[in-house]
Amino acid sequence: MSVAVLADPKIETPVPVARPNTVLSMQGVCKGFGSGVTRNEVLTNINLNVREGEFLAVVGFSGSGKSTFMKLLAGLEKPDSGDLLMNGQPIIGPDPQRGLVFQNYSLLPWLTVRGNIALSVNSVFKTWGKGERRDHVEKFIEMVGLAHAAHRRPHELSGGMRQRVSLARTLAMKPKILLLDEPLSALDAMTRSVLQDEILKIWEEERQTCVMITNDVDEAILVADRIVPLNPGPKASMGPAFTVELDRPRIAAELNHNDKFKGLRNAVTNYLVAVRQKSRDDEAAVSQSPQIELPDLQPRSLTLPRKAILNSTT
Ligand SMILES: Nc1ncnc2c1ncn2[C@@H]1O[C@H](COP(=O)(O)OP(=O)(O)OP(=O)(O)O)[C@@H](O)[C@H]1O
Repeated sequence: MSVAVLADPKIETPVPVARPNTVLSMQGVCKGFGSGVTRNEVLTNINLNVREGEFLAVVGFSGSGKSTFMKLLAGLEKPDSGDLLMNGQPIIGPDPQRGLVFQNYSLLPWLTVRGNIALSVNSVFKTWGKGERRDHVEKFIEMVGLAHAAHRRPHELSGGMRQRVSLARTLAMKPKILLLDEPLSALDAMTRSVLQDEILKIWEEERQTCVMITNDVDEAILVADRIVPLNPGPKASMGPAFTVELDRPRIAAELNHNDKFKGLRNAVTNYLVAVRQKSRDDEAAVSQSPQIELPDLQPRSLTLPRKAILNSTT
């Protein structure tokens, strides 16, 4: 596939040195699973600084290690080597300051929309009065447009509604950093576009630092200040960062006619297509090179009776 680059988007190489306003920092981070011959090196030498208030999108192909990357940031996985810091302090486990929204909503099935959100609010804001907590829960139910469904349980909701509850539940905990792991990937195009607008609106109001994983380049350009590709694994590494120089607020329908948008989309897509091709070529080269020498054996006919095979001398 060849795609013309219409504009010349600014490309910057990842800077391994943390800047003063860096809130999240990964320096030389490596992560793999298993041991011995079954060892799978997933991420290699990941260097990334996320600035305060920045919306960063990480794009990559399926299986490249995006969720592993996000679990490291969330503190759900530990790096094998390298430094993983939040405000200069090592990330050693999950923390309500880093709120994670998964692609599968993980709501408690026996609680209503209100109950699911209240559970998180009550666990984080223990010192608040009952009324204050209740108002806070209602504010976030309203924010994601679910006031009419606040009494329903997850099985009575559509996929898009469940995803909203999941988003509201995380936002209501007021995390300093919002980690979104493909939060919209399971949704249809219409619902996805509505929720993209909602995430953007909330982010523009709150200006939390936000890291979002997505496999959709258009979505990344719509929401992000910077886009960082995750090169295909195994041993996935970070590609060069693409700065999104588009004014906000951004309207998805208008962006399609914007030359800067089209140029950036082509540049990111071209990059991803090129690294995937290289990865496939590398894989093919490895599989073509003879690694195992097979013994020189003659096959025996299985049509012979069993006894004949056993007595055969050839
Ligand atoms: N806990 C684990 N134990 C062993 N292997 C794992 C574990 N978690 C992830 N992996 C492996 O790491 C690789 C990357 O997985 P990961 O889920 O991070 O990719 P991804 O880019 O998020 O994929 P997708 O887009 O399909 O969700 C895969 O080969 C997966 O099998």
